[in-house]
Formats: sequence, C-alpha cells, structure tokens
Amino acid sequence: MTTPAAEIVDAPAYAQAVQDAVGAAAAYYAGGTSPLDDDAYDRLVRGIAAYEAGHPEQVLPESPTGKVAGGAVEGDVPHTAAMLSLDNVFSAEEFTAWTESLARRIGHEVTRFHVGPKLDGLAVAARYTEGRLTRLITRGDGTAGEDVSHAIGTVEGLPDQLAEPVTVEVRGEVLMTTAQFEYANEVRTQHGGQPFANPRNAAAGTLRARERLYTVPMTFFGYGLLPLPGTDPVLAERLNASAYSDLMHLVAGFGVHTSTSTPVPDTVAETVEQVLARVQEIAAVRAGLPFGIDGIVIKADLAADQQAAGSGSRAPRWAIAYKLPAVEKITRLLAVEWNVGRTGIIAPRGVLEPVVIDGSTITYATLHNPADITRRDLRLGDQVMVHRAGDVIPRIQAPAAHLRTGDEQPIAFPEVCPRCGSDIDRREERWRCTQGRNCHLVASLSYAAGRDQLDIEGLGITRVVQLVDAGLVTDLADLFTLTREQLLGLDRMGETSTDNLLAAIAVARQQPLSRVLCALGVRGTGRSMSRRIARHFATMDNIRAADAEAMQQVDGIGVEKAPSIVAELAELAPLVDKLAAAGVNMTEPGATPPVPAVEASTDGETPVAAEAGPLAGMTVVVTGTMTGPLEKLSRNEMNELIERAGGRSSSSVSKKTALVVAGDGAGSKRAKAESLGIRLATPAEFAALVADYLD
Ligand SMILES: NC(=O)c1ccc[n+]([C@@H]2O[C@H](COP(=O)([O-])OP(=O)(O)OC[C@H]3O[C@@H](n4cnc5c(N)ncnc54)[C@H](O)[C@@H]3O)[C@@H](O)[C@H]2O)c1
Ligand SMILES: [Zn+2]
Repeated sequence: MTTPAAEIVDAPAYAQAVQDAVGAAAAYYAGGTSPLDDDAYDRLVRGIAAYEAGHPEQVLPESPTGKVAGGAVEGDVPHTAAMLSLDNVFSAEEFTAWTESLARRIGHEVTRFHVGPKLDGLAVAARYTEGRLTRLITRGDGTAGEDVSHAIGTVEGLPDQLAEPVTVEVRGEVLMTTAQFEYANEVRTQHGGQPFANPRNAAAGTLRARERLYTVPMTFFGYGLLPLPGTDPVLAERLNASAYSDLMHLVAGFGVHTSTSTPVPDTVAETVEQVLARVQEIAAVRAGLPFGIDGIVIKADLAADQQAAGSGSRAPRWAIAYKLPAVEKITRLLAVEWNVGRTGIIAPRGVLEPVVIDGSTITYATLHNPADITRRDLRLGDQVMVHRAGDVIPRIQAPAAHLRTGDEQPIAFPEVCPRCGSDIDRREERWRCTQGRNCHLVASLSYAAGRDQLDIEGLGITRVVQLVDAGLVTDLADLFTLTREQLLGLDRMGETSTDNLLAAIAVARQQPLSRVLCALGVRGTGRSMSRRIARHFATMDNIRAADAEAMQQVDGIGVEKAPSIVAELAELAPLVDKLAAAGVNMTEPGATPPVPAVEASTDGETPVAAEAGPLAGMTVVVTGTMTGPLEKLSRNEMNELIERAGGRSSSSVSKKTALVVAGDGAGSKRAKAESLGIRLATPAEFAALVADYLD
C-alpha cells in the first residue's frame, strides 16, 4: 500500500518541498526528531520526484531524489565499496513485477532468493584488522561515512575480536531493541535530556554522540561481509564469489550477531511464492518482535546473479525492500484521561487527534505513568509520535518539542482517585488508588449514596471507605442490613452519627424505584433515563420481566441500548433480590404499568396509556436559578417533578420544546426560547402549574 505523493504545483512549492525534505532527512539521520513521520517524508519525496519528471530543467542540485540518505548526510571516511540504500515495493504485485524486471535484466529467472528482516536502525561498516575491530563508520552519503569508532564496545553483537584473525569489513544494522530503547530514554531523561522519539532515532543519536556521561547499549545485526585492501587474497576471492546465504553463515561463525538467533531468521527461497509466504510469516510476528523491523529485504542469493544485475547510484538492482505499513505516525495530543484499573492502578491515557496507522484509526494511546509524563515534559497540544504494531495497545513515544507553538498546556494530574475519590498512593511510579481492588466498590457505593440516587446523608466517601475497609459492606445491599453495633464499632462513629446514618438509610429504603434503579449504575441509565424506565414499568418486577423489545418501548431507548440494559439488569439480579429482601422499595409512586401488548391491540382506543398530568406530552427545559417554592430543588429534582407531572425533561431548547422555566440569571436558553417563540414560565408560574405534584 503506497501512500499518494504530495501535490507540488509550481517552482516555489518545489523548492520549499526540497528544503523541507532535506531538513527532515538531516534530522532523521542525525538522531534528531524529524518534523515528518516516514509516510509523510516518503509522500513528499515522491511528490518531488513526480514534479522533477515533469520539469527536468528545474531539478535542484540539493534534491533528495536518487541519493543515499536523501543527500542530507556527509562523511569523510571513504567506503571501500558504496554503501547503498534499497528500492522499495509495497505489495505482492509490485514485488512480482520487480522479479520480472530483474529476470529480464540478467537474462534468466533469479536462481534463488535470500529473505531476511529489514531491521529498523542504521547501517554501519565495521572494519576488522586481523580479527580486531579497528574502525566503525556510518553509511554517510554512501561513498563516505562518519567515523564513529568511539562507539566500539557499546554495541552488543559486534565483537571487539572475531573468532578468526581475518581482515574483513562486516556491514550491518545498529539498532536499539525495545528494552534498550526504554532504558536509553530513562537514562537520558535522568540526565536532563529529551527522550528520543523512537528506537531508530535513539540508535542514530547514540551512535554519533561522542562525549556522554553515560553509555547505553545497542545491538548489531550483521548482513554483509566484504574484503578490505588488506584481506588475504584467497579469502577475498571467496567472499566475492560466495552466495549471500554462505556469507551470512561465515559472518555468524566469526562471532557476529545476525538474525539467526531471532524469531525471524534469514531464509532462502526458490520461488516468488515462497518469498511471498515468508513475507507473510515475518509480517505476522512483527508486532511481537523485541526489535523494530520496517519490512523484509529480498536479495538475489547467488553472487553471479548479483554481478549480472549490478547497482544504480542509490540502490543495488539485485535487492529490494518489501516495506510493511508504517507503525508510527505523528499526531496531536488533545487530552489526558485517568483510568483506574481493576487493581486500582491509575493509568493516564492520551486522547489523540485521530490518526490512521496501518489501516486502523487511533484515538487513544497509553502514557505509562505520571512520572513518565513529567520526565518527557509532555503537554496538551503537543505533536507526538504514536507507535502501534499489530494488536498491541498504541503508545505515545515522545513529544516533538521543536514543533511547539507556545499554546501547549501542562497536563493536570489528579489530586484524588478519579474513580472513587480516595487518596492516591504515590510511592511508586505507577500511582494507585489507596482502595486498590476495592476502588470500584467504593466508587459504586459513593455513587449510589449520592444526592441524585439514594441520597443518603452522612454517607460520604470517607465513611464509605471506612465501611469497606472494615469489611462491613461488600455490596450495595449490605448498607441496608448494617446494625447499630457494627456502626458504633467504627472509629469516629458516636451515638449521634450512628443514629443519623441509620435514619438516613431507613429513608433511603423508601426512595422511589427510579432512584433505586439509578443507584444500581446500569450503563446507559443515568438520572433521567432511570426515571423514564421506572415510570414506564412502575415496578422492578416489570422491569426485570422486560425483554429488549419491551425495553425499547421506553422513550429514548433504541435498538442498541435496549439489549445491554436488559443484560446488565440480568447480571444484577442477585443484588436486586438482596436489596428487595432488605426492604428496599421497588415501585415507582404514581406510575401505572404498561398495558400488555395483547390487551392494547384488542382495545382500539388508547393503545398505550398517555401520561396524565398538567405537563402531559410536553418537553420542558429548566434554566436559571429556581426561587419561591422551587428554591430548594436541585436540577435533578426539578426534572423528577416535571416527569411526575407527565412531562419530559430536557436540557436543551429546540423546536420540540413546549415550555421553558426561566429563573433568575437565565441566559442563552431563554434567548433561544424567545427566538423560537416557545412559551416561557417564571418559577412561580411553573410552581402553580404543577402545584399538585410538589411534595
Ligand atoms: N521521517 C523522516 O523525516 C525521514 C527522513 C529520511 C528518511 N526517512 C525514511 O527512511 C527511509 C529511507 O532510508 P534509507 O535510505 O536509510 O533506506 P531504507 O531504510 O529504506 O533501506 C536501506 C537500508 O536498509 C537497512 N537494512 C536493514 N536490514 C537490512 C538487511 N537485512 N539487508 C540489507 N539492508 C538492510 C540498511 O541500513 C540499508 O541502508 C524511508 O523509508 C523514509 O521514510 C524518513
Ligand atoms: Zn479509587
């Protein structure tokens, strides 16, 4: 799957594109953070190439096309043989076409293919003199590279001493495994540095850095072996004539690390089909590999085929990179959510500007822990590199600090557990709710005791935590069987508080069904939905007898919501039974149960009993401060009142609104009602209208 080329319309746009691409490549190869992700860079370069094809006279000398490393890097140590890049294919069709053109070039089908993972690091040449590692050189512009011999000794798999005293050049990739990358970022940020965006970037930056107060390990994978001027002529001849697969055995025998010991060892293949099957195998395990790969490299295995094919200025013609979809994209961090897991771990999660990675739209990514956010100085609004491979949870790698506009905002950390409100245990990097596994219980009990649910005065979060900690309450129903002795046994519970709490619980036992239902916390049944369900069915037994179809008869419950509500209520059956056994009210005062469907159809007049009351059939919106007889009512209680009086409450004014109750300070909703010509009432007028229903 090739992403489309960037559209370049004129010479100034072309010049800008060249400048952008060269700048990005310079950052990319130097271990800095490129402002572009790989897809964006490749799209830009393809756009540049397309423009150049149409305007050959305008081609700028600094253009990245046709050059190793996009021409953005230089070096002063000449290579013995050019270190080239690779051409790419993105599909089985493109690969097959490539093999056909290669066959035409060499005059016969490729004898045998060699297939290996395309390691996502950077290429280096390691020169060995009589078995001793003497020089390490980067690829540079392909003809000359940079001397990075200072890194000798920090690259695992690249021995100081070969198993045999040979003079040879070993080529291969230096990369950081995922574990090495995490370690590197930890060490780097501890020394006050910015974290690297990804392992490739980290390897490039680390390899080139000369004076560091610390060392971080990297890993080498050998994929090339060639003679040097001082190589024994017999060996040199052998190296030049050997099949690539034999060279790989030889280099491994010298003690150099190769892909052999990984889950994706190099293989040889006789046919295109075999190559494609191996490509699929490697792609399938990519996400679980302990290091990054960005494709599969396929080479003509025999030296004779390679020599017949030859090389271009940028890439050999006998090898190709079969690119796998990019697993990293740059996008914006919009918000951070704090979620509490089953064990009470409070984990930050980033909300992203949606970005498509390998065919999936990503909107969330994990941020490991608060310390990690601080270390990386991540801010809201930052451009971040997001990594997602396979089914692994997407993660935010790093912020692109140099892309900041100044509008970024600090990330707010929670003061108390965002789920249950208890204290947070901050002793470890991973924060934890002090309630641990009980967090969920504390949260659900606190919710149930809340003002809009059972409204149990005196049962705040501290008390709930106390009851849970003491093991007195393991579910909502246990609240209703608490004894005086049990409560008196608790710290800071005197006679008065105990009696008050027991009295409040006794009152709660008589709450209408709508509040009991709401207290159960079934997903999709908040305050107003619970009221609608309770008024529709009138009793808990009716609610529990309802199937999805019957549930859909409730105003506002659609085909999607109904089955999940029914299923969740079924799961709660034991708790509901326990609540009923504890004497909790299970009926809705004033509501009449629905007429069974059979009876309704025989009785032609009123199929479904219309709601009675002064507000029957009306949608009512309340705004501003309530005064007079309504002064003490919360919004939820106002809504309950509206529904008792036969109406339907809503929070937004629309053409469907029949009445707006506008108190002091009513603003935009009142204005909207006026502009739509909707009837307005003062709190006093409204109180008179529903006087019979005010309790
Ligand atoms: N984000 C950016 O700003 C930016 C800038 C420049 C380049 N890039 C990316 O870099 C890529 C081009 O980089 P490149 O020129 O280094 O080429 P490349 O990474 O596409 O392929 C060539 C390299 O593959 C490596 N390789 C890995 N495993 C190998 C194996 N088994 N056998 C042989 N070689 C193997 C070698 O280092 C070789 O030099 C593009 O995909 C582009 O997206 C990105
Ligand atoms: Zn909690």
